[in-house]
Amino acid sequence: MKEYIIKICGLTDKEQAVSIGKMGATHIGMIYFEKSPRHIDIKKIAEISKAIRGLAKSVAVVVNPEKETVENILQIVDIVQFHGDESIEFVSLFPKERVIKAFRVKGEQDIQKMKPFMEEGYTVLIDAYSEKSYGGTGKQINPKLAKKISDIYPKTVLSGGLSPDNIKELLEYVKPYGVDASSKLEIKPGVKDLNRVKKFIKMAREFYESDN
Ligand SMILES: O=C(O)c1ccccc1NCC(=O)[C@H](O)[C@H](O)COP(=O)(O)O
Repeated sequence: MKEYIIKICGLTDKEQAVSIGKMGATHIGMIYFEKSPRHIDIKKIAEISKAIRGLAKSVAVVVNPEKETVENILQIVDIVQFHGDESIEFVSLFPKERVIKAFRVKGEQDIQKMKPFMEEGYTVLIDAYSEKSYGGTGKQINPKLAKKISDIYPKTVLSGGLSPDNIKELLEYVKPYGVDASSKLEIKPGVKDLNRVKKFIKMAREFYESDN
């Protein structure tokens, strides 16, 4: 069976996370970064992670964390997503299959930074660069650049401003291994519009389950 990732990120509510798991998301992300409007504490992450077990993989998103923080988080979620400037030396302290490494991409020069992670076979998520925030900005990556990265590296997850309005076209053009979306599926930070989420997941599944 074909492997792919459909990740919905920035969940703060258990009931919403369970509904999204039932809609067919493969991964559900929660933000553990105090500066984010979607930040939730460890207790809440554990509660949501437990509730979605068997439905979708739980992912905790962190930004430049301490080693102990990651060790604690990996006790309660399936995967940790490093969304800051973490080095390959730091990331490789943790099991590869339990890691997503995110990169905020400005231009082609950023591909160089991804190379060590690609050579080691990590799942790489590409997000748009913003000066103001590490993620969840709704900003899009230049599709040509996203395609170039996805063509170079088969385990690329496309992120940044994805929604039911652009997902079909971007999937057909970039053909990434996975997709990740957050703010364009929200009513307000941390609260998803479940109709939009459903539409997004359906469109992504149609792509991945067809002979694209
Ligand atoms: O979502 C956040 O608030 C956030 C804050 C700090 C680091 C990462 C964050 N989100 C990570 C994600 O995986 C988002 O889904 C990704 O940035 C795409 O967001 P969007 O452009 O809003 O779809």
